[in-house]
Amino acid sequence: MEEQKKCAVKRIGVLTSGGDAPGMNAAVRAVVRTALYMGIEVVGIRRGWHGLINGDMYRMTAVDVSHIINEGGTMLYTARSDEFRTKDGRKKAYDNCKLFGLDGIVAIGGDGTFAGALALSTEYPISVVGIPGTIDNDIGCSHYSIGYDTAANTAVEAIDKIRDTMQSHERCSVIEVMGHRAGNLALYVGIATGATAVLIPEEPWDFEEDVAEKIRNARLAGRTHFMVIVAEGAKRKADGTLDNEVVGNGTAGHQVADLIRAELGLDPRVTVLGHIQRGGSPTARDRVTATRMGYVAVKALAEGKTNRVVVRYFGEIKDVDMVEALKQENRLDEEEKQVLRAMTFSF
Ligand SMILES: Nc1ncnc2c1ncn2[C@@H]1O[C@H](COP(=O)(O)OP(=O)(O)O)[C@@H](O)[C@H]1O
Ligand SMILES: O=P(O)(O)OC[C@H]1O[C@](O)(COP(=O)(O)O)[C@@H](O)[C@@H]1O
Ligand SMILES: [Mg+2]
Repeated sequence: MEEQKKCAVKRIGVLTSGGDAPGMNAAVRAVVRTALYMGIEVVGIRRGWHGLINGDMYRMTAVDVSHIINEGGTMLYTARSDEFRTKDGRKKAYDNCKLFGLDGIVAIGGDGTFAGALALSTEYPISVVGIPGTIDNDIGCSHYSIGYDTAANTAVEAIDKIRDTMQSHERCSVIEVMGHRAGNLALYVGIATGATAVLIPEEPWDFEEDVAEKIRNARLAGRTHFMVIVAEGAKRKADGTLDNEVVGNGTAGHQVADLIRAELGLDPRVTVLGHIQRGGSPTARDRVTATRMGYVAVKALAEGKTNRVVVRYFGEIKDVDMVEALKQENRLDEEEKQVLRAMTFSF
């Protein structure tokens, strides 16, 4: 078979890095199975770049990846490595690439993971391919990143439950979803749950315009429960300037709730969905996307390519240049923004 022809690439490594995302396991599985299918050996690198620096690696077989397509998290563990940001750290990592005989690495993670891969391949002769895996869906070069669909569905399921009790008690609810720098998840989940208002990091919010007015109008239209979705990195606009104070660890939602209490006299309940959004069995969409991306990543390495990122471009899964890919900033879906504006407008 054409794809199984002998190629110069004999052994590749695979790692997961940055925040974990449901579907990472499916991607690891696809990398391993595709490589073995093509006659390439696979080395699993534990704990992302940290594991490459420390030689925390082992040869993987098809058995290692059986029964993981349905599992959340990552069987390879994940980590954030400050040492890899240094030249010394990357030198140690490359020494291990040589020791373990790696011709290439598939790095599954976010933009930081890709920046690390590019730094390594720029300094040393090692091929790298990235696969987008983050629940934030904030990889500018790709229309989709693994884990987003599962995280969104987890959030929607939880928010629907919160709505039941809010509706019964005629209460206001503030729900904080993940996204320290990206509002993609909040926007999407806001549309799916019929939120009263949605606050995102990209657009600093004004209490009167973005929250109070929407709740007030909803009340005037007869509604007695309100659902405000806040991305964890959403910041308040202060006197026309930005409030630069970093809002994280659950404080964004509480900040909004405090204002609702003080200004509107309601008694809001805050729910921080937190890491629950990162866990759970991946949806069919995440499993299939991860599998297709893993396949394309190994194929790219087998064809002798380097510095590539596997992306979803509309319906297509393909590999693109990593340098160009990293230049592309995350964008929010303009149409989703317009739709949300229409849906949260009160008549
Ligand atoms: N500019 C960089 N140079 C080298 N390594 C980097 C760089 N940026 C990120 N990394 C490595 O990638 C890891 C994951 O990046 P991070 O931004 O935390 O997550 P994500 O990949 O999900 O965006 C970091 O802990 C670091 O080891
Ligand atoms: O795992 P931690 O350190 O709690 O990180 C939380 C952050 O990780 C994410 O889930 C994913 O972010 P990254 O892609 O940058 O890793 C964010 O939504 C969230 O703000
Ligand atoms: Mg990131």
